[in-house]
Amino acid sequence: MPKPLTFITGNANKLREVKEILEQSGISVVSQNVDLPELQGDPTDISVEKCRLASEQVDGPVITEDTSLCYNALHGLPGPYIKWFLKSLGHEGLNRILAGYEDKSADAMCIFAFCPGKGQSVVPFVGKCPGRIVPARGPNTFGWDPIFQPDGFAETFAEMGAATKNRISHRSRSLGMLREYLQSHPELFA
Ligand SMILES: O=P(O)(O)OP(=O)(O)OP(=O)(O)OC[C@H]1O[C@@H](n2cnc3c(O)ncnc32)[C@H](O)[C@@H]1O
Ligand SMILES: [Mg+2]
Repeated sequence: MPKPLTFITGNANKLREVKEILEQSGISVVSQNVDLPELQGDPTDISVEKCRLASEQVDGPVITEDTSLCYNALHGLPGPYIKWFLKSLGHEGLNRILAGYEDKSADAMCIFAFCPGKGQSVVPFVGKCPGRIVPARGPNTFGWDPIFQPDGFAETFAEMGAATKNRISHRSRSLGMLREYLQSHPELFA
């Protein structure tokens, strides 16, 4: 049996989706809530540094995750700052900041980062789901799900079932890459 991966997050919804997705492939996940500082700047740099800090606090292989919502009209912003934009502006404000732009398209982006142990290098996995920002529809359960409608679907993330979201989401794409990496490097968490 491989060791469980420790997922450092304070977000219960993220943890639920990660367990739903990874446990299908027999990878077990335990979680720990360590409040880690998050750098500012490029989303991949933020993720790698966050995971490095996490690896110093946990014994064994660790994963962290960062989610960004990148508006194309705003050249990728709010991006990694979406948590604070959502908190301050709400769903309505997140629509209103696009009022001056025709282009409502956005990428949901998730970056898992994996570190096999203290002092070892961190590997990031970038998963994207293209879509657009719409007025809120569906249950207000998880973050900005009600205002994100993925391309090719008539429903927002909040309106679609968990199974559909998990099949196409930014998070499942990033986790797919992480899973392949772990399966081809079993020695890293054996
Ligand atoms: O402890 P960590 O893992 O950092 O959890 P967090 O809640 O601080 O999360 P982030 O720093 O990645 O900030 C991302 C923001 O986007 C929200 N979010 C993340 N994934 C989402 C998803 O799949 N759908 C909707 N909202 C999401 C989340 O609730 C935050 O407000
Ligand atoms: Mg966070």
